[in-house]
Amino acid sequence: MARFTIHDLAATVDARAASGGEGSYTRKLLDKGPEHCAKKFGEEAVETVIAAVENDRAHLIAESADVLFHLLVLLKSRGVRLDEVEAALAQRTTMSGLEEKASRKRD
Ligand SMILES: N=c1c2ncn([C@@H]3O[C@H](COP(=O)(O)OP(=O)(O)OP(=O)(O)O)[C@@H](O)[C@H]3O)c2ncn1[C@@H]1O[C@H](COP(=O)(O)O)[C@@H](O)[C@H]1O
Repeated sequence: MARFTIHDLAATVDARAASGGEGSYTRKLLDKGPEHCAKKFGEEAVETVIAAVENDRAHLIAESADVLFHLLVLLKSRGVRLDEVEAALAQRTTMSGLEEKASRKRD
Protein backbone atom coordinates (compact mmCIF):
# COMPACT_ATOMS: atom_id res chain seq x y z
CA MET A 1 0.00 0.00 0.00
CA ALA A 2 1.32 3.47 -0.88
CA ARG A 3 2.38 5.59 2.11
CA PHE A 4 -0.33 8.04 3.17
CA THR A 5 1.09 11.33 4.44
CA ILE A 6 -0.22 14.44 6.14
CA HIS A 7 0.22 16.16 2.76
CA ASP A 8 -2.26 13.73 1.22
CA LEU A 9 -4.71 14.54 4.02
CA ALA A 10 -4.18 18.29 3.52
CA ALA A 11 -4.94 17.83 -0.20
CA THR A 12 -8.18 16.03 0.73
CA VAL A 13 -9.14 18.88 3.08
CA ASP A 14 -8.44 21.37 0.27
CA ALA A 15 -10.56 19.35 -2.14
CA ARG A 16 -13.47 19.08 0.31
CA ALA A 17 -13.26 22.80 1.03
CA ALA A 18 -13.52 23.49 -2.69
CA SER A 19 -16.27 21.07 -3.58
CA GLY A 20 -17.29 18.89 -0.66
CA GLY A 21 -21.03 18.57 -0.43
CA GLU A 22 -23.68 17.38 2.00
CA GLY A 23 -21.88 14.14 2.82
CA SER A 24 -18.57 15.75 3.74
CA TYR A 25 -17.69 16.09 7.44
CA THR A 26 -14.80 18.38 6.49
CA ARG A 27 -17.13 20.70 4.65
CA LYS A 28 -19.60 20.60 7.54
CA LEU A 29 -16.87 21.78 9.92
CA LEU A 30 -15.67 24.52 7.56
CA ASP A 31 -19.21 25.76 6.96
CA LYS A 32 -19.57 26.29 10.73
CA GLY A 33 -16.57 28.66 10.75
CA PRO A 34 -13.13 28.94 12.38
CA GLU A 35 -14.47 29.21 15.93
CA HIS A 36 -16.27 25.88 15.60
CA CYS A 37 -13.21 24.30 13.97
CA ALA A 38 -11.09 25.59 16.88
CA LYS A 39 -13.53 24.13 19.40
CA LYS A 40 -13.45 20.71 17.71
CA PHE A 41 -9.64 20.82 17.59
CA GLY A 42 -9.56 21.63 21.31
CA GLU A 43 -11.87 18.70 22.10
CA GLU A 44 -9.69 16.29 20.13
CA ALA A 45 -6.56 17.68 21.81
CA VAL A 46 -8.05 17.08 25.26
CA GLU A 47 -9.00 13.51 24.27
CA THR A 48 -5.39 12.99 23.16
CA VAL A 49 -4.12 14.28 26.51
CA ILE A 50 -6.40 11.87 28.35
CA ALA A 51 -5.23 8.91 26.24
CA ALA A 52 -1.59 9.84 26.92
CA VAL A 53 -2.12 10.23 30.67
CA GLU A 54 -3.96 6.90 30.80
CA ASN A 55 -1.11 5.31 28.81
CA ASP A 56 -3.64 3.89 26.34
CA ARG A 57 -1.45 3.39 23.26
CA ALA A 58 -4.14 2.45 20.73
CA HIS A 59 -6.37 5.28 21.89
CA LEU A 60 -3.43 7.72 21.77
CA ILE A 61 -2.75 6.81 18.14
CA ALA A 62 -6.42 7.16 17.16
CA GLU A 63 -6.82 10.49 18.98
CA SER A 64 -3.57 11.79 17.46
CA ALA A 65 -4.99 11.07 14.01
CA ASP A 66 -8.14 13.02 14.97
CA VAL A 67 -5.98 15.93 16.21
CA LEU A 68 -3.96 16.10 13.00
CA PHE A 69 -7.08 16.02 10.84
CA HIS A 70 -8.83 18.70 12.91
CA LEU A 71 -5.67 20.86 12.93
CA LEU A 72 -5.57 20.78 9.13
CA VAL A 73 -9.26 21.76 8.99
CA LEU A 74 -8.64 24.57 11.51
CA LEU A 75 -5.69 25.89 9.47
CA LYS A 76 -7.84 25.74 6.32
CA SER A 77 -10.61 27.68 8.06
CA ARG A 78 -8.13 30.52 8.67
CA GLY A 79 -6.43 30.29 5.28
CA VAL A 80 -3.12 28.96 6.63
CA ARG A 81 -1.34 26.39 4.45
CA LEU A 82 0.52 23.34 5.77
CA ASP A 83 3.69 24.51 4.02
CA GLU A 84 3.60 27.74 6.08
CA VAL A 85 3.64 25.67 9.26
CA GLU A 86 6.43 23.53 7.82
CA ALA A 87 8.42 26.70 7.06
CA ALA A 88 8.07 27.76 10.70
CA LEU A 89 9.34 24.32 11.77
CA ALA A 90 12.20 24.47 9.25
CA GLN A 91 13.36 27.82 10.65
CA ARG A 92 13.64 26.24 14.08
CA THR A 93 16.00 23.50 12.94
CA THR A 94 18.91 25.95 13.20
CA MET A 95 18.56 26.22 16.98
CA SER A 96 17.68 24.07 19.98
CA GLY A 97 14.21 24.12 21.50
CA LEU A 98 15.47 26.06 24.51
CA GLU A 99 17.20 28.66 22.29
CA GLU A 100 14.00 29.01 20.26
CA LYS A 101 12.00 29.57 23.46
CA ALA A 102 14.44 32.28 24.59
CA SER A 103 14.23 33.99 21.18
CA ARG A 104 10.42 34.20 21.52
CA LYS A 105 10.79 36.16 24.75
CA ARG A 106 12.95 38.72 22.91
CA ASP A 107 10.26 39.24 20.18
N1 LIG B 1 -9.18 11.91 8.78
C1 LIG B 1 -10.38 12.20 8.86
C2 LIG B 1 -11.05 12.23 10.13
N2 LIG B 1 -10.61 11.99 11.37
C3 LIG B 1 -11.68 12.15 12.18
N3 LIG B 1 -12.77 12.48 11.46
C4 LIG B 1 -14.15 12.69 11.95
O1 LIG B 1 -14.11 13.53 13.06
C5 LIG B 1 -15.30 13.30 13.83
C6 LIG B 1 -14.89 13.39 15.27
O2 LIG B 1 -15.82 12.76 16.05
P1 LIG B 1 -16.67 13.54 17.15
O3 LIG B 1 -17.46 12.51 17.84
O4 LIG B 1 -15.81 14.42 17.95
O5 LIG B 1 -17.55 14.49 16.25
P2 LIG B 1 -19.03 14.26 15.82
O6 LIG B 1 -19.88 14.07 17.01
O7 LIG B 1 -19.11 13.19 14.77
O8 LIG B 1 -19.31 15.65 15.13
P3 LIG B 1 -19.94 16.94 15.77
O9 LIG B 1 -21.40 16.83 15.48
O10 LIG B 1 -19.59 17.00 17.23
O11 LIG B 1 -19.28 18.06 15.01
C7 LIG B 1 -15.87 11.96 13.40
O12 LIG B 1 -17.06 12.18 12.68
C8 LIG B 1 -14.77 11.41 12.48
O13 LIG B 1 -15.28 10.64 11.41
C9 LIG B 1 -12.41 12.56 10.18
N4 LIG B 1 -13.13 12.87 9.07
C10 LIG B 1 -12.47 12.84 7.87
N5 LIG B 1 -11.14 12.52 7.74
C11 LIG B 1 -10.49 12.48 6.43
O14 LIG B 1 -11.12 13.40 5.56
C12 LIG B 1 -11.56 12.71 4.39
C13 LIG B 1 -12.78 13.42 3.83
O15 LIG B 1 -13.87 13.25 4.71
P4 LIG B 1 -15.25 13.93 4.36
O16 LIG B 1 -15.03 15.40 4.38
O17 LIG B 1 -16.23 13.48 5.42
O18 LIG B 1 -15.63 13.46 2.99
C14 LIG B 1 -11.80 11.28 4.83
O19 LIG B 1 -11.76 10.38 3.75
C15 LIG B 1 -10.61 11.09 5.77
O20 LIG B 1 -9.43 10.85 5.01
